[in-house]
Amino acid sequence: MGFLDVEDLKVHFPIRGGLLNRKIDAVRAVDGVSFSIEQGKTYGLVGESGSGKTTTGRAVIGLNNITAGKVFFEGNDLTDKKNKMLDVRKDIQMIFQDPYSSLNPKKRVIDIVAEPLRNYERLTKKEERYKVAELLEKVGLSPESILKYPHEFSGGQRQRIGIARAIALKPKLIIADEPVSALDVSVQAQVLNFMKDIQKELNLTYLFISHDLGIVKHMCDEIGIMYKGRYVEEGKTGDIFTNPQHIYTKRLVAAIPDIDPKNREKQKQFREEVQREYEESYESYFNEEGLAYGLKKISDTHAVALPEKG
Ligand SMILES: Nc1ncnc2c1ncn2[C@@H]1O[C@H](COP(=O)(O)OP(=O)(O)OP(=O)(O)O)[C@@H](O)[C@H]1O
Repeated sequence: MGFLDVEDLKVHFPIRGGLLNRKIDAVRAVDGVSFSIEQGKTYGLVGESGSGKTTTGRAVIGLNNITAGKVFFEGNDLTDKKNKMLDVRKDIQMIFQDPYSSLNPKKRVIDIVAEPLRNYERLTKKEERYKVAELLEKVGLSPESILKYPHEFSGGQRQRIGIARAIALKPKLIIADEPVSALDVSVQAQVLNFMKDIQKELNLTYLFISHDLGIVKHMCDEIGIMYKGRYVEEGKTGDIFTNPQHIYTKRLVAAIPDIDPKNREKQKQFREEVQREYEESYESYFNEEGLAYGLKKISDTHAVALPEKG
């Protein structure tokens, strides 16, 4: 059993209708997703908007009800109601996409960062102030910031406040949902590198959600690629980028712009080849509903959704 094991996770949202507002169908936001993360590593969930990444992350931390499947954290089954009392919420924290809306604008930084501490630790006012100042220093903000409000900070600084709040309880796992996509490109690298630094320092494990393959390449050890609630491919980051197997992954990889002008012609050719393959062999990758087939292992570290031969 690993550090975090997600087994055949399904999260379906009911669609209601008719006179009695009964369930008439369901959005299969996550439809049979499995992955494992080793402690201290970064695992990326990638896919276009609506593929089910956020729903997966929220289900792991208990913010979405699970329709089926299991989530084990350090061997504890988080989906077992008897385990509701386990103090794992303390060990798993989330960083949200938008630092502008995820921090309460009416609260001072001290109240934002101290919120998790107030829920779990009984500190005196003095101890709390000291702890928050220490956390702010850790994320590169001046301890004098504690009395300021979120609007007094830039986007990158606000995300650092969100990170200070997330690490306040010394969590083991952080679910980072598009942590830099609301930030200017110039600030994105700073925040990402900072996340890598504190990962080493605090031995954090990340479940890193992003639609940006370039960022995922920079951050993640392994990645899972989602399409319409299912995995199309999973593997070590290097393998996925050098040897993508599924046509959806190939299209994502082909779409990453190459900044080196020397590679532009090569990349254009690759893009055309991928597009041809997509048009010619769509049905070997997707079923009649346009959903990916089940994942099959092609090596110990790489699995892809292709139909079984024959
Ligand atoms: N509470 C909900 N009720 C109904 N449908 C939902 C709910 N939350 C998400 N969905 C649907 O589930 C699907 C997956 O959404 P999700 O937000 O997980 O995707 P995503 O890959 O994270 O995309 P994005 O990057 O846009 O957030 C979408 O079709 C979405 O509309």
